[in-house]
Amino acid sequence: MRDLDIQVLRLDPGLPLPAYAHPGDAGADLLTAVDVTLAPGERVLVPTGLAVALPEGYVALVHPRSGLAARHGLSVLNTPGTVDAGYRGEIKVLLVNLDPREPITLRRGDRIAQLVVQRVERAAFVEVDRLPGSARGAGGYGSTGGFGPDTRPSEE
Ligand SMILES: O=c1ccn([C@H]2C[C@H](O)[C@@H](COP(=O)(O)OP(=O)(O)OP(=O)(O)O)O2)c(=O)[nH]1
Repeated sequence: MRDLDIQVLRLDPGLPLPAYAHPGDAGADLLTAVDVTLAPGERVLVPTGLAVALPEGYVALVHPRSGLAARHGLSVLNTPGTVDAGYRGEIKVLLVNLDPREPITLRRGDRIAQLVVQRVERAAFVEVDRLPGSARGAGGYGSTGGFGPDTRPSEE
């Protein structure tokens, strides 16, 4: 499979291009361009030093890294962040420290998030008077139960 070419402008030439850690990885690592400390509960918009020109019909999604989330409580507040194909500004990551007690210190060059590039459809929103039926219908928000059979709502 041939990789999709994406033009990248390094606003901070001291940092490397985004890269996949392993073959088959969906997300390329994003690095922080600055040193930053997040107090418990604090959010910070962190620059990555990168701007991209995505081809039309693609989006780049900013996802948290699971290891940082599990070990430190570090996440992306607006996960996944949406980088539109027409956006030419710096990619930034809205980090949040969800640990209730410990601050998190990041150094310039640390991997903070991952960028997943995907195709997207552009929708034409067509108004109708009635929607076609489906097996699910209007059921949602837990209509099929909770964690298992024991947690099903009693009214079912
Ligand atoms: O995690 C993110 C999310 C967004 N962006 C940039 C790229 C995106 O194309 C732009 C706008 O994002 P979004 O549409 O989510 O923001 P908005 O709050 O709706 O702002 P706008 O009114 O500018 O669309 O901000 C980032 O750099 N990182």
